[in-house]
Amino acid sequence: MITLALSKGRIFDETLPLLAAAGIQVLEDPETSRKLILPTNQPDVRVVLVRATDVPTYVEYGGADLGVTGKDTLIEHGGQGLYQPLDLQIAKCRVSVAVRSDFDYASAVRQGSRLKVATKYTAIAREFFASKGVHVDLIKLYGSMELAPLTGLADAIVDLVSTGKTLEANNLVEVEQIMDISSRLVVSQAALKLKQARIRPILDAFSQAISKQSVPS
Ligand SMILES: Nc1ncnc2c1ncn2[C@@H]1O[C@H](COP(=O)(O)OP(=O)(O)OP(=O)(O)O)[C@@H](O)[C@H]1O
Ligand SMILES: O=P(O)(O)OC[C@H]1O[C@H](OP(=O)(O)OP(=O)(O)O)[C@H](O)[C@@H]1O
Repeated sequence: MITLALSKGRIFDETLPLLAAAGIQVLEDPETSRKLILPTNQPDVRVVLVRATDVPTYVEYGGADLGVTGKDTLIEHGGQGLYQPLDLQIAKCRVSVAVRSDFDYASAVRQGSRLKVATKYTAIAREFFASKGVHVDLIKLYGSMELAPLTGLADAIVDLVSTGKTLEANNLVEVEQIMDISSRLVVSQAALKLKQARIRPILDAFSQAISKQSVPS
């Protein structure tokens, strides 16, 4: 049996066409089913639904053989025990620093002020501010990061930005782009050794589907 870990929402939705290219169709819709293990049209392939941040952990410890996870999540996890063969070019966004529109970030940095930064992405934020030589107090949050500067919890946030609409709706402005993000296919190193014959064709089909998508028509 091959087990693929996906999270509900954009990762699931955007992985479906790649699975289709590998001849795999998921037989139930996670938005209507309460099941966490979804069968596919391939009797030896199943999908397990986990929190986005748990995908690397499932694959690392053998709860799944493969998984699809954002580069952001992968960096925070550390990536140990995981082979990352493919950038799937899906769920594209960026990790950025944002502040209230009335906060003068540039001069705070120039003056060497200590910044309070709220984020779910503490590893990425720590590394980024350390590389700039900016002293920060990191405040770990698990969601609704945009609220932190509005309530005085933090001076800045490090969060994902795509269209910028969430920042705009909350009167925040993007002041630094830290890195571009897309999702990766991760494979457990153990599964790659033990189930090579079944996993390799799936990797090849994904890889072909991605290269077709990126060729301009
Ligand atoms: N607005 C967005 N546009 C494009 N990609 C995004 C966007 N937001 C998140 N992503 C990518 O999709 C991944 C999954 O995001 P999703 O919102 O489904 O889970 P989450 O709510 O961040 O995770 P968790 O449920 O574990 O807290 C992120 O890790 C990121 O790589
Ligand atoms: O720049 P934008 O296009 O507005 O996208 C950015 C938002 O997208 C993500 O949230 P999402 O909508 O996935 O909600 P959730 O992660 O809080 O569930 C992310 O946490 C940002 O808040």
